[in-house]
Amino acid sequence: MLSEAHREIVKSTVPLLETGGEALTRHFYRILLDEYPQVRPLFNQAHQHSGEQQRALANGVLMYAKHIDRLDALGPLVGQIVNKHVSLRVLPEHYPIVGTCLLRAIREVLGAEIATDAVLEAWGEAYGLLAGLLTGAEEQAYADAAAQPGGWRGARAFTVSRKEAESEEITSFYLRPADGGAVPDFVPGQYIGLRVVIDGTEHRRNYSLSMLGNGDEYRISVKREPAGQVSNYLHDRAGVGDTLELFPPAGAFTLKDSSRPLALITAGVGITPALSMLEAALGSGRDIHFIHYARHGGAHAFKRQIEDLSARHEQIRHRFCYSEPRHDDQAHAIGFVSESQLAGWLPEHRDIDVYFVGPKPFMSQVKRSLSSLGVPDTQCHYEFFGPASALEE
Ligand SMILES: NC(=O)C1=CN([C@@H]2O[C@H](COP(=O)(O)OP(=O)(O)OC[C@H]3O[C@@H](n4cnc5c(N)ncnc54)[C@H](O)[C@@H]3O)[C@@H](O)[C@H]2O)C=CC1
Repeated sequence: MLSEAHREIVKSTVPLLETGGEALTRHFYRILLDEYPQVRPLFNQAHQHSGEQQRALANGVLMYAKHIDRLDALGPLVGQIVNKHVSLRVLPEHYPIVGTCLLRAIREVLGAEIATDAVLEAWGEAYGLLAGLLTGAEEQAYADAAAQPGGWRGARAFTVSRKEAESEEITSFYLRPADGGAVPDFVPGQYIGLRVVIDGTEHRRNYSLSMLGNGDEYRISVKREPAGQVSNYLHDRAGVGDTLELFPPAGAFTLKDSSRPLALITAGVGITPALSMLEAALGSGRDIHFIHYARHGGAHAFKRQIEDLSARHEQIRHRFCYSEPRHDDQAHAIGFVSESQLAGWLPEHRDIDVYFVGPKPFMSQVKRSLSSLGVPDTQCHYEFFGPASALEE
């Protein structure tokens, strides 16, 4: 428990973090990644370049400082962070490194006059408390994953057993344990962590599991990103018979039990977690509205599979919309997602469960639309892939 005096000091730094949080975290990451190469694989360099990682950490630090009196008010943020950490295998020994860099960044960016010894001491204590909270929850998750039938802890070697193009830019990889053992089930919507060494450099990534568990293998479906080191490696160099290392499934964006109609609204490669959710929901008999947004037919993955499924299951209503259609493309609509379009495609009564995933501006638009259409907030679920951050209103 943090002392009253330390809590007050941490809270007094909130205005500084609100204005200067990003400068601080940019500096923090520079120190961390330059001086501690052992933690580099935990960070996707693309998120550093885009500034997303810095914004996410600045937001996390700010939320933490604001809620230091009542950490339970942080809501789902802690769970999201724990899941992301677990899937990348963050370990207790990483925390002191981050703590040292954070305190150094606070001192060097704010200056010794503002970041006095008392401020650093209070933040040191506060960080220690947070680190304890996270490492405890993460160890619990590691133990739970290992205790499941077929479960494991740490990296496990998997062999690529099949590789299938799903669109011009998305390819599926079927992965079987190299030890011939079973794999645990996962909750639809979860992702795995993948560890690869490319030309001597280790990288770790999360990929949504795009097929329901069958006890023997997992499937991930990866979009080739123009500058993506790992996605290009997987597309171009990882072939059938090759080995990849996986960390066990994790993730809190999961399909909850319910008998209400379900809407899965996805864009681009955001379709992947919705595929396992769709498969799982079929057995429940509930109505399913599968709504997908892609740039054009060439980028539209899993179209035939969803069409086949909806031809066989009356409960599925499948719609798709293209933002940059090619001349021979046929879609139910053209353009970006809009409130009026969703109003027409969702059931008239709004007592439905909605799960949505895609690029951030897409999700902001879906969130706003669902809110004005009267879908209860507690029934709207979404996830960012990448550093946790807030959907701007
Ligand atoms: N489990 C998860 O949380 C996962 C999340 N994702 C996320 O899904 C996103 C998918 O991106 P891409 O495949 O690259 O998409 P994309 O660039 O191919 O775009 C797909 C569609 O998104 C919509 N869209 C794009 N920009 C928009 C805007 N400004 N406003 C409204 N709609 C817009 C359009 O309808 C477009 O056709 C990524 O951000 C990725 O991080 C992907 C996989 C899993």
